[in-house]
Amino acid sequence: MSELPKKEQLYELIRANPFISQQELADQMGLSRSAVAGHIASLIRERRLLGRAYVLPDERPILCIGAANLDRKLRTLAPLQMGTSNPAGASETCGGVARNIAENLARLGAPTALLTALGGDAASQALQAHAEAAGIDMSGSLKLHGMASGTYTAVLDAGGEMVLALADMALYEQLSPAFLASRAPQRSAAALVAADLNLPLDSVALLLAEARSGGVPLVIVAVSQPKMARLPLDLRGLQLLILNRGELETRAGRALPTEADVRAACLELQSQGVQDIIVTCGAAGVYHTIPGDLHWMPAHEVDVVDVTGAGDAFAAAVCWSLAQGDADLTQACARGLQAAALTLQSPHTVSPALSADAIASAVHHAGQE
Ligand SMILES: Nc1ncnc2c1ncn2[C@@H]1O[C@H](COP(=O)(O)OP(=O)(O)O)[C@@H](O)[C@H]1O
Ligand SMILES: O=c1[nH]cc([C@@H]2O[C@H](COP(=O)(O)O)[C@@H](O)[C@H]2O)c(=O)[nH]1
Repeated sequence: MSELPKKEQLYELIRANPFISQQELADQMGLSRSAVAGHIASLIRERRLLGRAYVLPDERPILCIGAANLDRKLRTLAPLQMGTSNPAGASETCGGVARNIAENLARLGAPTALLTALGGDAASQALQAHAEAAGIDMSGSLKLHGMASGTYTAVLDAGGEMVLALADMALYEQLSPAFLASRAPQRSAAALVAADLNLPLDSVALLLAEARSGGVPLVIVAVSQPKMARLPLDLRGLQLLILNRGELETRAGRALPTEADVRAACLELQSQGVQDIIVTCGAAGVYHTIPGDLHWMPAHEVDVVDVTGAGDAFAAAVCWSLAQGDADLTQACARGLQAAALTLQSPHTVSPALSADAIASAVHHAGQE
């Protein structure tokens, strides 16, 4: 009689984390390991479980950890006037840095998983359905039924320039070290972890500590200048930090107007433990570190339709390149610049034109500049 609820609880735990061990299930449910084994055998007989989630090395996913937001854009129809009601056009899309990266990776054909927090509202359901339709494994994500999804609301003026944006992302405080610990098996099965700085500081510190002790390679992608406060001081263990110039200035605590200033700031960060850094500089291009120095790569010249998501497409293509075992950062940035250019020419946050073939056509001029 009492067996059914326990079995269902166990099933939900396995659905949330297909990599969970029998011992972890036993500990979390207060059952003996043999009782857990019995329930699992019964679920397998019922074909509700098809086997354990072991994966072969070449199928290891890239795991993105961070935000999946509902993005709202409001664009005024005439020059913006403060302190009054402005006629505007509104649009809504799926966003969030980690989610955007995951969708780009899925379009590139990489096995991709996303660890995020979703609420119980219609927006959360839409975010989950959209991600699953793109082929992103959402099974490890946290469901918080009483909460609303994260939202990002940007006000653009009539020319399309962002006037201000508001980030309501309290939900991601729940992506705590304890939550990440509960997803340790899924994380350790990944080819690469790409985490955004929507995560709480302690959670970022946990990912760094694990990467430091020989875990999965870790890439951190910055989100905004205020959220640079979530990047720990100790960066040992971090393979790559991707951030824009303004975010680097926030970390350095000073303006960085010249290349020499950017180089000095990158060397400081490397002395704090990060192996490599990519500094994106908008329409101009990107710097990436090489031993003791920086390498500059200009951005593609394109007719910009919408800048949203260009930085995330860049980061995704870089992670994709690294996860294929190609450690060449110049090559990774060439792929990133190509992905960003495709995104800029699309009104969508993630360009439908993105594919592995579209990136493969990116030529890299390493050593010729
Ligand atoms: N106006 C633009 N023209 C050409 N490329 C751009 C433009 N804006 C962004 N990019 C591309 O997108 C990348 C990321 O943009 P950037 O503004 O530096 O970061 P973020 O959007 O993450 O703040 C750049 O490195 C560049 O390749
Ligand atoms: O604090 C945050 N602000 C903004 C984002 C996300 O960043 C993307 C916009 O980035 P950009 O305009 O820089 O491309 C949006 O999808 C938005 O949801 C985020 O994850 N966290």
